[in-house]
Amino acid sequence: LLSALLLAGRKARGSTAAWKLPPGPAKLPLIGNLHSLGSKVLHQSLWELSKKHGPLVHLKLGRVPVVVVSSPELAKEVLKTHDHECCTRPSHISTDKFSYGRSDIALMPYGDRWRQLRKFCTVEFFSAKKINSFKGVREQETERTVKLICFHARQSLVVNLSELLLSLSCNITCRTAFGSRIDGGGDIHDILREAQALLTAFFVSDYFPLLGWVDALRGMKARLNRIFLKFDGIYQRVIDDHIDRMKQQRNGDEDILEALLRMQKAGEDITEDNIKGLLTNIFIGGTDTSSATVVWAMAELIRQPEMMKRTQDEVRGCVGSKGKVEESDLHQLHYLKCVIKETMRLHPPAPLMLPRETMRTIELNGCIIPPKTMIYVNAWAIGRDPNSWERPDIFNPERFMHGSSDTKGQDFKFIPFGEGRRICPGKNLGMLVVEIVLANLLYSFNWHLPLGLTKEDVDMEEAPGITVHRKSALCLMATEYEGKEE
Ligand code: HEM
Repeated sequence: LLSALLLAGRKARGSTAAWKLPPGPAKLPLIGNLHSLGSKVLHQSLWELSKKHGPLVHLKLGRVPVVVVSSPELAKEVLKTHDHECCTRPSHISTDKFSYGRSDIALMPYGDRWRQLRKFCTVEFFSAKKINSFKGVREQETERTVKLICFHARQSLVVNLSELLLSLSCNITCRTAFGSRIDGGGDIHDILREAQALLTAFFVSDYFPLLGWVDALRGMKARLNRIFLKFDGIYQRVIDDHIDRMKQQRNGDEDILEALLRMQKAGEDITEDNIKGLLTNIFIGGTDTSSATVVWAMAELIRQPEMMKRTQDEVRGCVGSKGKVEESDLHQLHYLKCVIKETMRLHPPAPLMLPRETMRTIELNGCIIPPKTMIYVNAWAIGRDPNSWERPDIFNPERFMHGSSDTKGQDFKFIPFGEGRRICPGKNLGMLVVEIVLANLLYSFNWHLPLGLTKEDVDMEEAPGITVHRKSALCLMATEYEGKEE
């Protein structure tokens, strides 16, 4: 009776008859396709559906219409041809909360205000000059981590790379954004982890707007509020400190928060919510993505000792005995850059990018997609598409050696940073962090599996999250490279 009523309602509005929707699994009344998602992590479930229904799949998640794109050709349609119609973001309970009601650039709806804020951030934070001004932070923090690993190596202790690299990128991000590390690293990791979990958690009200009370009953709203208040407390503390410090007119490089407060004081149209939302973008966008990439690269290399050696030979050959890799050395490290691209092909840190939403009706692959349809571009599936990549499951950095694809995503078969108006503005910064950290790890140490483990034991399972980490921590043994000066 219920489904007959729903169908009659839809017919009365003429909603389905007017659209030639893409194929997809059968929809159940009310829940639509929520049952079709299976138990795998979301990008893998969506990949399975695309294998069955084709590169353009239509789903209905509760009341939300969704289209999933899984081929480079269709990604190009969405991110280039129809970019102007697909460049806003959908609203979700958790992302709206963390972005201070979509006051940031990652989740703010497309429009004049977003364009203004994005332009401002591109100039103030992501310009080559600004990125270069934080070079010292990246090099010092990397050196500090290398020293920590030396300590482990000398004591023959296992190095938990997942933990150590998350700390490293968290410290780089905090010093870049706030000028200092945040005390109590453990706490901040827990907060980041909980935020990640909530950003991908299922909120009933995202799919059934009238059932918000269910989220309250399940305790989800309280959980979201709790972690939001922790973030907010940290931001407020650092903002207050900065305001005090700025009164003292100190000299030195300006961190991102200082730049924001200076612009606000100078009369720029930047609210406190904008500032906090942007800090969240930098914190969540910048920390997890870089550390996850380095960990995946190390996991791939430990399973392929000859590739590990080739990368180390390149780095050590270029750097010689000077003791560390500096950013000025990176342009010579061609093979290392291919290792990173190949890692991002198989393990894009943001496998579904950030979802987009249609603002107008568009035609894709002969289908008509209505406005307010959520679009997932499955970068993970595109990186494994057998029509684009020979033997896609094999980790082979060589495939990037002759410039066949780059992170500019021109052919849309390699799009770890997205494309179009919403392309990741932190792309150059993120790549730099990954390169300098990986190069130093490979320069300073020889890496082995803990005694008794073989490369077949290296588990490559993914954990759920907006950024994809390994399910289990990567724990390796390090010995110091003898060719470097003390
Ligand atoms: C390895 C590093 C990184 C990867 C793989 C990555 C990936 C992505 C992807 C896939 C998107 C969505 C793009 C789209 O919708 O087309 C994105 C957006 C974004 N990223 Fe990154 N990111 C990285 C590092 C960073 C860093 C370091 C920052 C800032 C410090 C950052 C800030 C942002 C912001 C603010 C957006 C939203 C842009 C908008 O909606 O206009 N990301 N990133």
